[in-house]
Amino acid sequence: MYQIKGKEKIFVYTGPDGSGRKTIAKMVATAFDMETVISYTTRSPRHYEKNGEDYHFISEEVFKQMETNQEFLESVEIDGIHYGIREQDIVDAFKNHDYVYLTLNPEGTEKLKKMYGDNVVRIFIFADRDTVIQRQHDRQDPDDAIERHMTHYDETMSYKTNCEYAYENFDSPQVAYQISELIESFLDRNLTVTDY
Ligand SMILES: Nc1nc2c(ncn2[C@@H]2O[C@H](COP(=O)(O)OP(=O)(O)O)[C@@H](O)[C@H]2O)c(=O)[nH]1
Ligand SMILES: Nc1ncnc2c1ncn2[C@@H]1O[C@H](COP(=O)(O)OP(=O)(O)O)[C@@H](O)[C@H]1O
Repeated sequence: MYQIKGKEKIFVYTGPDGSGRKTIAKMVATAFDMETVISYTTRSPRHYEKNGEDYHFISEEVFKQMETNQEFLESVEIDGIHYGIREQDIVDAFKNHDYVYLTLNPEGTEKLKKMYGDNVVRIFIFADRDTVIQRQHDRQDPDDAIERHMTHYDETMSYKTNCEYAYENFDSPQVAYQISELIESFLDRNLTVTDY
């Protein structure tokens, strides 16, 4: 397991599918020297997704092989689809950045929290049921995927109170601004710790 160093932080965006986690995460990251790590998945890409940009799309066989080689820092199976974060990608991201961000489901978020404690900051992004359904339609998710996602809505929402921070995503620039202020506060804390 990667040994996280003092000021390194993993910001994990979690919450219901379609709530706007990736949108917000990208908006926030433009203002900071922070990088994301793309997951590997066994599902097929949607027409709006690109290999290496949204996910690394791989076969079941390759995923299994990577699991056998213990390449994943964290991996989950959701509705028969495998997702995982490759440990070496995290190592590489931390070579040039102190802050890395991920978008994970609550199960994966919890695993990372248990591994890295205070170095993992959980940011829960949410919206009401009708809004997340509408946004998934807007994103052109297939109906069966939307249905599948919504079966996890209530359980996912129950993870909100476990997270360090939670934001309802109604006005995305406003939420991105609030999270940027939050990340600023972590940068300030680092300065006070190291600048003496
Ligand atoms: N734990 C974990 N969750 C992931 C990983 N990659 C993606 N996810 C989450 O898995 C869920 C489903 O992924 P998504 O591609 O959005 O939708 P789906 O494949 O259509 O169900 C979302 O909540 C993602 O944030 C990963 O590597 N680990
Ligand atoms: N505040 C918002 N208002 C309206 N649409 C939004 C807002 N935030 C995100 N979206 C849109 O909703 C869809 C889902 O957002 P996305 O970031 O892909 O969600 P998640 O990563 O949580 O599954 C996308 O089409 C995105 O452009």
